Amino acid sequence: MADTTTDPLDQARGVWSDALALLHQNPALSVRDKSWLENVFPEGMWGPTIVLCVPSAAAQQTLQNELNQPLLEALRESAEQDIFPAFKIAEKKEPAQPPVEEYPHFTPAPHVEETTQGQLPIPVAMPPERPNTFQRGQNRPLLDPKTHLNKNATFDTFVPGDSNRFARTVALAVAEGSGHDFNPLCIYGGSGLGKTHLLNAIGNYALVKDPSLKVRYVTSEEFTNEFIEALGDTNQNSGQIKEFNRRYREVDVLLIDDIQFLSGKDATLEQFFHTFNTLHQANKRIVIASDVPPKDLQGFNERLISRFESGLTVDVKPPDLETRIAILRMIAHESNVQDDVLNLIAERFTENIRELEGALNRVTAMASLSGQPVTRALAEHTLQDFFATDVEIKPTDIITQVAKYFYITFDDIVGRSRTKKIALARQIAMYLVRELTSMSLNDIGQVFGGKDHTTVMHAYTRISDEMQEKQEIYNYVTELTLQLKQRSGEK
Ligand SMILES: Nc1ncnc2c1ncn2[C@@H]1O[C@H](COP(=O)(O)OP(=O)(O)OP(=O)(O)O)[C@@H](O)[C@H]1O
Repeated sequence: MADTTTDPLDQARGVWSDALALLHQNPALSVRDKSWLENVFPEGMWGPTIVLCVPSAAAQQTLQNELNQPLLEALRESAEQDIFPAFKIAEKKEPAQPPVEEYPHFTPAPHVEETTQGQLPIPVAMPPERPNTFQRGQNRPLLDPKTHLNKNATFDTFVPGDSNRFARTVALAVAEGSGHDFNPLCIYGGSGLGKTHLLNAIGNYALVKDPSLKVRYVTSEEFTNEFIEALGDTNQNSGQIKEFNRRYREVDVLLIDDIQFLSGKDATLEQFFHTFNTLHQANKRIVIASDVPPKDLQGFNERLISRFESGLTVDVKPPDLETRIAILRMIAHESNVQDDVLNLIAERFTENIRELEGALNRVTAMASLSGQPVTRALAEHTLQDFFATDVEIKPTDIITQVAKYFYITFDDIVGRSRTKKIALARQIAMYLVRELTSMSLNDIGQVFGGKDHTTVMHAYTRISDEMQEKQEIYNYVTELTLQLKQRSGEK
């Protein structure tokens, strides 16, 4: 250790950053072990004691007990003397930090074995992907036409917590190209818990690291539709099938979302099986997201399930209160929303991060339109009616209600007319279906007469934004939501 400063914090930082790098390079530690090192940061160093802040009691126990030996060794090597850690449970003050700059982990030294196997050595220096600030809209979809990746869904905008830490860690390893043992990586969990976000983060990160990679994000529905389109009349269109195969079998990183929707689509499953095998045999990275673990996928044959299970399966769970608050804090960073408001929202919306975001959106929209500050009382008032019931609302009910509200027909909404009034009603209906049901973007597109998922996403983003600026849009959405909640409550 070259650091000669006497400032306790500087000294601790120097020792810890080297120790951390050593720990991440330690081949005896598993990825799960390394995940406990996330969000550990030094507070200071006094004599031979370094005070390390850890995010949870579980992290402290693991570091103290299971990882004590490697930790002591890494500290000794870094400081060139015996250093003893003391732990303190504390949160990091600044917004989510990217792991890339602080911890160059999962970047294996380009050792001989790997290069002799014909793999490219992985560059050690990583270009930072972190935006300067987190602000409203940072999580909004910004789709790349080539890769279909949402450029805003990165590891930097993904807040880690106990519910998703392991998934995030292995996702990062796959993105860095060091997760060779996790192929395929299957991420499963309930709606709105960050699976799509992680898939996109992997793709974005992999491309930052190596822009020459062919990365493709696709939902299983898009895969199905493209396959059916390519099939056409098989004889006449064999060129199209070739093109389809080329599109999918030549990728370096395939990210396939909502795989459960391939259930029962036998021809597409067969096609996917061959795509999977081709990529897997060529050591290309495959990441799959679904709502259930592979073994519970209905309508998938055993050979495909066993291939999925040959990699690594990880889950994402509903985030705990601290993580929910951290997510809200990140989204609301620039809007100066007080902690008591964030706490209120985080306490009320526990199962789905999309709903959490939606609630914050409603509150800030109400405040900006009424020219009031975002207070707890305002948040209470705004949220009391909207999310009071848990009744299921059908997308067709939403379309019917919106049509009635705007004095147009159901067919107008699911049709193609672009007149101003119909286009607005359609976008509001799409927004409401996205917010009040757990349907995927693709499914919503289907209900609206086979529209593309990007159209749905665009509608959702536009209405969310306009609610912040235009009183009338806010009122439409508010009134319609209340009507729908009341109607379904009466049923
Ligand atoms: N840990 C997190 N940090 C920040 N934002 C998150 C996190 N997890 C999820 N989100 C955000 O929550 C929203 C929903 O997440 P996402 O779409 O990835 O969920 P999902 O699990 O794929 O849901 P579904 O199964 O319904 O498609 C997105 O806006 C996403 O960016």
